[in-house]
Amino acid sequence: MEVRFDSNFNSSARRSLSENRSYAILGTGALGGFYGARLQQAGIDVHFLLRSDYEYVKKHGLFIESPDGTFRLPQVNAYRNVHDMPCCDVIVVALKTTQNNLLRQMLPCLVKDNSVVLVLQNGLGVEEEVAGIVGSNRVMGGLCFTCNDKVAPGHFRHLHYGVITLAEYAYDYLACGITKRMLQVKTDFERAGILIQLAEDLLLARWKKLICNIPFNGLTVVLNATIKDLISDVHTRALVEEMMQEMVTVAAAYHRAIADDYIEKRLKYIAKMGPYRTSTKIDFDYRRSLEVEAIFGNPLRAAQQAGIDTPQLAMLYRQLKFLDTYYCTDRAIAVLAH
Ligand SMILES: NC(=O)C1=CN([C@@H]2O[C@H](COP(=O)(O)OP(=O)(O)OC[C@H]3O[C@@H](n4cnc5c(N)ncnc54)[C@H](OP(=O)(O)O)[C@@H]3O)[C@@H](O)[C@H]2O)C=CC1
Ligand SMILES: CC(C)(CO)C(=O)C(=O)O
Repeated sequence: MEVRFDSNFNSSARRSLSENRSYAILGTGALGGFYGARLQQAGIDVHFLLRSDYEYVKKHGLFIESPDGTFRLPQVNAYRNVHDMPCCDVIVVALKTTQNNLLRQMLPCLVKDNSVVLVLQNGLGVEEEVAGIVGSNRVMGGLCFTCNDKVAPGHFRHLHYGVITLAEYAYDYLACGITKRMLQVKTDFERAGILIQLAEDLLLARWKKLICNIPFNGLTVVLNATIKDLISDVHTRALVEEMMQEMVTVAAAYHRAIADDYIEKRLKYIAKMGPYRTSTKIDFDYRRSLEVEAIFGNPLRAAQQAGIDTPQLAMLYRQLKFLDTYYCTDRAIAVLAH
C-alpha cells in the first residue's frame, strides 16, 4: 500500500513536492491535449502520444484556446509509438475507454519503479483495469470537471471549469486517504494553473462524477440535446434528477453516502456548462464508438450486483447500446457498406 501522508511531513518530503517529474500523455485529445499542454507551458517535462494528429503536431505543436488564456506551444515531444517514449514518473491515461484494450501493450513500456498511472477517464472500474496491468499500488484516479473539445489537428478548445478531483486507487476500491504522491501531482497541476481537489475515497469520488455523467452524457446523445436544454426543460430536468437519485441509491449500497443536497448543488454547477454537448455527444456526432460500458454498463452491473433496481439507467444503457452498434461502430460501417 502507498505511504500515507501524515502530519509530521518533514522538510525532505516537502522538497520532493517541488522535484521535477516527467509526464506521459496517452491520448492527446480534448482532455489530454489540454492538460498536457498546460503542464508543458508551466515548464514540466511532458511527452505526448498521438495518432492521427502526429505529423501535424510534430511540425506545428499544440494550440489551446481557453478562457484562462489562449496559447501556442510551437514545439512538443510528440510520439506515434510508445516504444519511442521515455519511461515517465506520471503516465496520464486520456484515451477513450473504448481504446483501453491498448493499455496492456502501452503501459509496461512507460512505467519505471516509482511511476504512477493517473487515469483521467470517465466511468467506473477503469482504475481496476489499469491495476490489472501495472499493479494496484501504482494507480490513481482523476475525475475531470471540464468541457473540452478538439477543433482541428493539435487545436483544442477549453470552454469551462478544469478542476480535477484526485484520489488513490487500492484493491477493491478501499479508501486510501491522502498520499504524498497525490500532493506531488497536485503541485504539478497547480503550477500549471489547474485546480486540484484531493479526495480520500476514490469510489465515492467516482459515484459523484457518475451522478453527472450518466444523465448528461447519456441524454445529450439519445435526445440530441445540450446540457442547457436538459436542465431548462421541466420534463428532462425531472428525468436527470431521477437518474441522479438512482446513482445516490447505488452508491449508498456500496457504503458511499452522498449528502441530500448534492444533486441540487451539482445541477447548479453543471448548469454553468451551458450549451456544452458532453464528450459522449461529441463522439456520437462524429460517429465514434461510445464509452457505453465504462460510463453506463459498469454502473448498471454494479447496481444489479447490489440488488438495486435502476430502471432509468437500464433504459438509457439499452438505448445507447443500440445507437453505438448501429450508428457508431465498425459494425455500423459494415452495415452501411451493404
Ligand atoms: N472532453 C472532455 O471535456 C472530457 C472528457 N472526459 C473523459 O476523458 C477521456 C478522454 O476523452 P477526450 O479527450 O474527450 O477524447 P478524445 O477522443 O478527444 O481524445 C482521445 C485521444 O486518444 C487518441 N488515441 C486513440 N487511440 C490512440 C492510439 N492507438 N494511439 C495514440 N492515440 C490514440 C485519439 O487520437 P485520434 O485523434 O487519432 O482519434 C484522441 O486524440 C474519456 O474517458 C472522456 O470520457 C472527462 C471529462 C471531460
Ligand atoms: C461532466 C462532463 C459533462 C463535463 O466534465 C463530462 O464529464 C463529459 O463531457 O464527459
